[in-house]
Amino acid sequence: MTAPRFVVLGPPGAGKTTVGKLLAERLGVGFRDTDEDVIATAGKPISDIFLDDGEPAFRALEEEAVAEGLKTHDGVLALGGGAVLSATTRERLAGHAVVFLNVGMAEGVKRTGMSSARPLLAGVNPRATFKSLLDARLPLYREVATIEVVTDDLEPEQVVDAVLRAAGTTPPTGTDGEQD
Ligand SMILES: Nc1ncnc2c1ncn2[C@@H]1O[C@H](COP(=O)(O)OP(=O)(O)OP(=O)(O)O)[C@@H](O)[C@H]1O
Ligand SMILES: O=C(O)C1=C[C@@H](O)[C@@H](O)[C@H](O)C1
Ligand SMILES: [Mg+2]
Repeated sequence: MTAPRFVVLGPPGAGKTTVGKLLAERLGVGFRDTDEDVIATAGKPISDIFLDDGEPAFRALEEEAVAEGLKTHDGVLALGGGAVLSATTRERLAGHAVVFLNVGMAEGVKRTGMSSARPLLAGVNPRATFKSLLDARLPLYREVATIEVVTDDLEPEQVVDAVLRAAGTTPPTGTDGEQD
């Protein structure tokens, strides 16, 4: 049976895409991002899906994209930040190697900026939105995660090192050796 080597999740700006790609490179496997799969299926950007069709329509597409990725992708699979809101998705994640990239409000808002590409954070007060999003989702990320890495003070390559260390895999290259 095919299963991703790692599933990567966490709030917007946690680095799922950035770190997921680096992790895949390090392991010599493919990278897939369910946000990209949803964009391809819908034929339009996520912000347009939210605007034209509403969040529930986006979540339904996302649930399908995650199910498909878990069944067919054997590399690193990054999920959208809100994928864990689906109880069905949380059940489907059981038994997988799931990496929760955590990031606090200040750093998360700094990394995501005011980008309209993230419709949930595009309102007037991204800090408050980010905080309520974190409060609601932290228990859900932790429910499914087998590994948690706090990324606030780490460069993306260091996050990869931390993931591989936590998974019991010695990082083949990266920043570890240079720092100690
Ligand atoms: N550990 C890190 N240190 C500094 N900057 C980072 C780190 N991880 C990611 N970034 C930067 O933060 C921004 C958001 O990263 P990224 O797009 O990978 O987040 P994401 O978790 O995929 O977000 P989304 O849920 O919106 O898809 C990018 O500009 C990226 O370069
Ligand atoms: O945190 C969220 O709910 C989201 C995160 C992004 O990855 C996208 O999936 C979308 O913008 C929604
Ligand atoms: Mg992303």
